[in-house]
Amino acid sequence: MAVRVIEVEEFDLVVFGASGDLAHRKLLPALYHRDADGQLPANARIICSARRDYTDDDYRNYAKAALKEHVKDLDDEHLSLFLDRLRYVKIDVASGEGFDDLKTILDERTDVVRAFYLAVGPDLFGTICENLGKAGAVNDHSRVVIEKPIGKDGASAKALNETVGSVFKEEQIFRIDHYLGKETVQNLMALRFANALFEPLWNAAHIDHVQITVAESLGVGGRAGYYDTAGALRDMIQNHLLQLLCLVAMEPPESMNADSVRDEKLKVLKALAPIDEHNVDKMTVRGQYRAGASAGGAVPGYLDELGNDESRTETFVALKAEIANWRWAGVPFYLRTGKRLAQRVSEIVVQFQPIPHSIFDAEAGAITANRLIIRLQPDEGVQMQIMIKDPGPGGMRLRQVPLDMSFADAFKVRNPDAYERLIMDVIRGNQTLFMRRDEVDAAWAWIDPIQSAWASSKNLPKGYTSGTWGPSASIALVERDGRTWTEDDGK
Ligand SMILES: NC(=O)C1=CN([C@@H]2O[C@H](COP(=O)(O)OP(=O)(O)OC[C@H]3O[C@@H](n4cnc5c(N)ncnc54)[C@H](OP(=O)(O)O)[C@@H]3O)[C@@H](O)[C@H]2O)C=CC1
Ligand SMILES: O=C1O[C@H](COP(=O)(O)O)[C@@H](O)[C@H](O)[C@H]1O
Repeated sequence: MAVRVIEVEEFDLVVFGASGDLAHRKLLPALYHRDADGQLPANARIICSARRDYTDDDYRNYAKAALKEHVKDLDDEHLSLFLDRLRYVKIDVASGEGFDDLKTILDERTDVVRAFYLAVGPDLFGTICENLGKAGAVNDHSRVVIEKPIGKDGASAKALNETVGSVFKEEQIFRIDHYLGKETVQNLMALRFANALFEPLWNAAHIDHVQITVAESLGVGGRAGYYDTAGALRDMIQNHLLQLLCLVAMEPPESMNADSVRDEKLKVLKALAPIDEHNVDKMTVRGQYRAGASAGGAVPGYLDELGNDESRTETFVALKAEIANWRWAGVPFYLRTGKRLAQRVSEIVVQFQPIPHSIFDAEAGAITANRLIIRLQPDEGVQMQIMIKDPGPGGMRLRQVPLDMSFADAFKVRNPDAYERLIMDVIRGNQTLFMRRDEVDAAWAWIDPIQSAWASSKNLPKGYTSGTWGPSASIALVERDGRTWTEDDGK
């Protein structure tokens, strides 16, 4: 099946932090793929910057190595066309040195989209914006992309948003949450709003509970320094998992227009029932991985990797969120994320209510309630679990089977990485899949009391062995409600 490509207008994309991990693993490969698929206009330029003393050619060699490592089907002809688009400018954003050189390059053309991607540590976001403003590099065609984390709490997010907002207008600011660019996440909206089937059932009368799991098998690796200041609640729940929760729980927006979608997500965030020092122990579980084993052999614990025995930073969180509105009253949303878990898997499970009455006798066997599983990664797809009769003349015996739709089988095309879609949306000026400032504020308003309740609690994160599903208290969190995490119920 051919991939549909929507051409974007001419642009200059400036990548700050172009020698970092994100640029290496995600941004350069995403831009290469968009170019190879014919989406980039002939004169699109990608201006890369960092502190190191590179020439254009040095950076092209660096980018070539990154692409060789991270792109499977690299094509030599496309590669050399792509590398020709790259320029390099040395900038120390902290001292401000180099912004004039950048401005000189940008001023070669002033009528094209001018996007600044801030792939640097969050402490530099404000400084870069201020320096861009001072250098006169921001014009009406400009956009800025801010990576997460946006602050470490509500107050710091507000301060950052104010600094960025003093240089860029809200419609020029793209707060990226790469989960929103994942194909299956966008498919969640298609599933809900392009099918008549689900909407009548999408409420507390028919749904028992929802589980959202983002499990990683890797540890913190080279990002331990950043991670220890964040932890799983700030790193994953505040943004990715809450955004997924919003997409599951929001009312149908009036259209796919950015503000219509974001207005509905905001209402969900505001309706989240508070978790604070009064209920934090009942509603949340935090853990920290200990030494264990993975497929590759023995792995160290978090504290060993960090080189600090004192850290209380959580590498795992499970929590029970409640949405206080008519649609979702009494329907728990169990959220769970962690590092060094048993498996890398991200999925949303919508567990429907059991049937109200069975007409079958005991011989037919147990009737399992329907379940919709939206698998984000790996093996993207959607599965509906339903009951059918076992084939054959053996009487009425019931069995649960999956109605399965695997994207890899259904569409024989490469599944684009989230960053491909999101970077192109920035150039197109489409903010639908980006967070608005009030969403970020509302998410922090819910997260901050959890964080401070943990900080003042005597309880430490519970240790869990690497390669497991987290502390046993996470199992207890759902079992107390008579439920189980999907991988534990053998269905
Ligand atoms: N890596 C990931 O998977 C993800 C990262 N993010 C976010 O993306 C951002 C970048 O992360 P990541 O790539 O991992 O970080 P890295 O530490 O790997 O890279 C940081 C980059 O910033 C540059 N840099 C540092 N200080 C300066 C300075 N004073 N002036 C100019 N450039 C500077 C470094 O270049 P040099 O030292 O050569 O100057 C390097 O290119 C962060 O905000 C992170 O939270 C978000 C989601 C996932
Ligand atoms: O934003 C982040 O996401 C990654 C997980 O992203 P995925 O697309 O690989 O699922 C996580 O590892 C990282 O800690 C976090 O900052």
